[in-house]
Amino acid sequence: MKKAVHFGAGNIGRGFIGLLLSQAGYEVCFVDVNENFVSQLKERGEYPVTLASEGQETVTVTNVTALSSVTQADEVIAAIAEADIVTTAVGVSILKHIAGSIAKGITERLTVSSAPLHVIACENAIGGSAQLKELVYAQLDEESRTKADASIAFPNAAVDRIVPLQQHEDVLKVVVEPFYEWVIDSSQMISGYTPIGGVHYVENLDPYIERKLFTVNTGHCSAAYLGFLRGYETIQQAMADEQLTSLVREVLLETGAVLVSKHGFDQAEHTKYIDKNLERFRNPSLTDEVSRVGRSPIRKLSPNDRLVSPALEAHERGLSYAALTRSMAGALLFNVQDDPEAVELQASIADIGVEATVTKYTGLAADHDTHKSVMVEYNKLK
Ligand SMILES: NC(=O)C1=CN([C@@H]2O[C@H](COP(=O)(O)OP(=O)(O)OC[C@H]3O[C@@H](n4cnc5c(N)ncnc54)[C@H](O)[C@@H]3O)[C@@H](O)[C@H]2O)C=CC1
Ligand SMILES: O=P(O)(O)OC[C@H]1O[C@](O)(CO)[C@@H](O)[C@@H]1O
Repeated sequence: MKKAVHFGAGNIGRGFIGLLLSQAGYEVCFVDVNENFVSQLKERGEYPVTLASEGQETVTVTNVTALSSVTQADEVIAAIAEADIVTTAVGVSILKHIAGSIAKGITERLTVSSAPLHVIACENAIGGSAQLKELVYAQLDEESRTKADASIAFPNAAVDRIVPLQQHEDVLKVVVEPFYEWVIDSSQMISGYTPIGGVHYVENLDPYIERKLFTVNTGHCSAAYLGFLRGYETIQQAMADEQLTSLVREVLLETGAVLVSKHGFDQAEHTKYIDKNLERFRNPSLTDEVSRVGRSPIRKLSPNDRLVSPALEAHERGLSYAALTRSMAGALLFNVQDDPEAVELQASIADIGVEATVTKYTGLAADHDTHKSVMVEYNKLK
């Protein structure tokens, strides 16, 4: 049986990537720091995934096992050495913590095999696999790098499935929305690969990852930040608020204008894509916490993420970005006590003020029009 090693047995790991890999015939070896997930996955060898729709159908993901990132480092290295694919869903900021074991696994693999290996970061980030490759290569010696160039590929990917925080008796159970989209850059794959069922392989990933990140993620975090300010706990409550929904739509019309101008998407098609995603956010069969969707506001305010990047693209194209800066202002007011990045952001505002904090985390200079717009929106929301 083909072997997959997947880092991150969390919501996306179990609810999406692990499910598709298992259904494609792989034995899936999860690697996680969460000992509860690891022991249960190893012991049971399977877990349930329930689709959040009327039918509430449940599938059982089989042929799974797990290793602990913490106590089984050597076994993880050995698993990578004999893997047919390595995937991750740990959070883009966590990639630096797993790069070492992937580098060691690749080094060991290259001494015994020249079989091709795809390493695919399934994270909400532009160029996630390229970022992982850089982190891994930095830990390979010259000889291994040369060998890796011939048989190890790091194709970028876009992953989309809303998987909220889970609270079930069974810690392995995951409730997910029916929709999913996993797009992989086929131009970065090693020829002769066996496609994974359910995955879209596209020659140029950029339009897809930007359309997804600047529509699904931008809209979602906007709903979370505006919802937080109105005291809503869940996205479902926020999206039931007509006025809030129209503000979220305004943001997606701005990113839509950028995507149509930059990638040539058909306007009518894109409007349908926007409406479909607003429906996905509403999904009454899910309970999606505002705190999850808005989590890590520093990451979400960073220059290449879902708010600043499209706003700068809009600015360059002479397109509107006021609603995007309103969402950035919302992130600056996302004062969630158990979110370390939210705490750091509030501390920065208290320490160096809002203007300097905006520049510090978004990279927008105080004299840049977008920075000024953030301040206007911040003072309005405050
Ligand atoms: N939840 C969602 O709706 C979606 C999430 N994503 C992306 O998927 C990635 C994972 O997100 P979620 O599954 O929601 O998060 P999660 O928190 O449910 O899962 C992350 C998992 O990584 C594990 N982990 C942390 N450090 C680790 C390490 N050093 N080694 C091994 N495992 C480690 C955690 O224990 C956790 O089980 C993120 O990049 C996220 O942006 C993408 C699309 C949808
Ligand atoms: O995982 P992140 O980037 O913190 O944000 C969660 C995002 O993942 C999503 O499923 C969209 O990919 C939504 O849940 C949300 O926009």
